[in-house]
Amino acid sequence: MTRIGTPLSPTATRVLLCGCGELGKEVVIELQRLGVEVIAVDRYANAPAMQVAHRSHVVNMLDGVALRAVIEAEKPHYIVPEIEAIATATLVELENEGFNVVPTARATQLTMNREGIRRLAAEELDLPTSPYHFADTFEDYAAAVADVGYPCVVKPVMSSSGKGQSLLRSDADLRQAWDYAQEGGRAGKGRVIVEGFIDFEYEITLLTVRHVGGTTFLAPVGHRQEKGDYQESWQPQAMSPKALAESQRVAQAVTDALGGRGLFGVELFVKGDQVWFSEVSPRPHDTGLVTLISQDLSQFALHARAILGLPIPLVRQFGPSASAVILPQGTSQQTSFANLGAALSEPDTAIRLFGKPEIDGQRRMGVCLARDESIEAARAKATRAAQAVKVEF
Ligand SMILES: Nc1ncnc2c1ncn2[C@@H]1O[C@H](COP(=O)(O)OP(=O)(O)OP(=O)(O)O)[C@@H](O)[C@H]1O
Ligand SMILES: NCC(=O)N[C@@H]1O[C@H](COP(=O)([O-])[O-])[C@@H](O)[C@H]1O
Ligand SMILES: [Mg+2]
Repeated sequence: MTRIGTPLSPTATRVLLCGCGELGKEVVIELQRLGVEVIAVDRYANAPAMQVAHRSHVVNMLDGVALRAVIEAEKPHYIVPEIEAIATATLVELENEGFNVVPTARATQLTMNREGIRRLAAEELDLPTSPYHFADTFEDYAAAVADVGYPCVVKPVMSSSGKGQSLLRSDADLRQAWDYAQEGGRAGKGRVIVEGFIDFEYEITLLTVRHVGGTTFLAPVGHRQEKGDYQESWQPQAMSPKALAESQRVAQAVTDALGGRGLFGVELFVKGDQVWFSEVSPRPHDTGLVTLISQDLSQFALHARAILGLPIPLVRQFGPSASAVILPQGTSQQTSFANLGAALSEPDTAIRLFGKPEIDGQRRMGVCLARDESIEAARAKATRAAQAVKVEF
């Protein structure tokens, strides 16, 4: 039975969010709507979710001692990881000491490192994945590439949003891809995964909620990535009944193995009726931003309900919808966004500006959302809106 107290009083239900980007910001807004007291933690000040939380702390979340200190001081009822780069061994210890980590500390630990989740999915659960090898040295990596064959994909075992990822087509790409993977890993130099390239027809995120009443699959989200980073997403992605059933089987197996309560983003490649597991986020997914316009309960609202043990009797999908990113390149601490009137001039459009305090290079700063009669029309409308936004540095 869920009881929610008064924020900032002794009865408060406290959630501590580790990671405060655009995804966490929407989770915080949903928790605030339910009267939860929210403490936001990230590595830099004024992060998006900090701007809507009750209070915040700037902490290096890869530093287990620092992370433990803030959690022990705040005594949250729920610890909600929002990014992968966290001292997950400390989360495991805290969970053993009685803290509640969402969905589970083991899930955050397995998904922080591509090796953990890949071995679980392919070797323990026997789910279909691309062929793969792990390598620590250039020599082992070259041998792995020779074994997997071209084209193949190399990624640091610890990275996200495509950082450090390359597609290799021939031996000529070997050195550069290795160097980029060594630079792009969030924990610095280290191990890489070499994956066989899957020549998929389309890829989806199957948003899956583990909640008090069981497991709910949302309508599949299709998406388009460039250099491993999401550009646009749409819902629902049309799929054959067999491919959908297989996707749900894979998502059920992997989310059951990770356990706990919360929303997961299960990334899958699809060709005909064939489905390959790619990876999973034990938290809301960037491509799932489309649910801010496509459903009555967004992935963020569903995460909040699942965490708090509230029921999810039905998720209503409103029809063909899309998201398109605002992904400028520049350097500024006072970015502004103009021409918003034009961006929002069409019916059934919306925008989220994340409020990130700084840009230095390319950074996702916002997203445009649209609904229409068809997926094609919704995608075109969301992209028109995103392109209309003029970013000034
Ligand atoms: N083995 C593969 N075969 C074909 N395409 C791939 C493969 N691996 C990755 N990709 C492409 O690159 C994209 C990003 O890969 P992946 O999800 O592993 O990276 P990531 O850094 O974890 O990104 P994110 O954090 O956004 O999920 C995939 O969505 C897909 O489009
Ligand atoms: N693919 C994972 C993803 O999209 N995560 C989202 O991006 C933020 C980091 O953004 P930043 O790199 O601009 O700080 C994270 O905090 C999360 O909201
Ligand atoms: Mg991914």
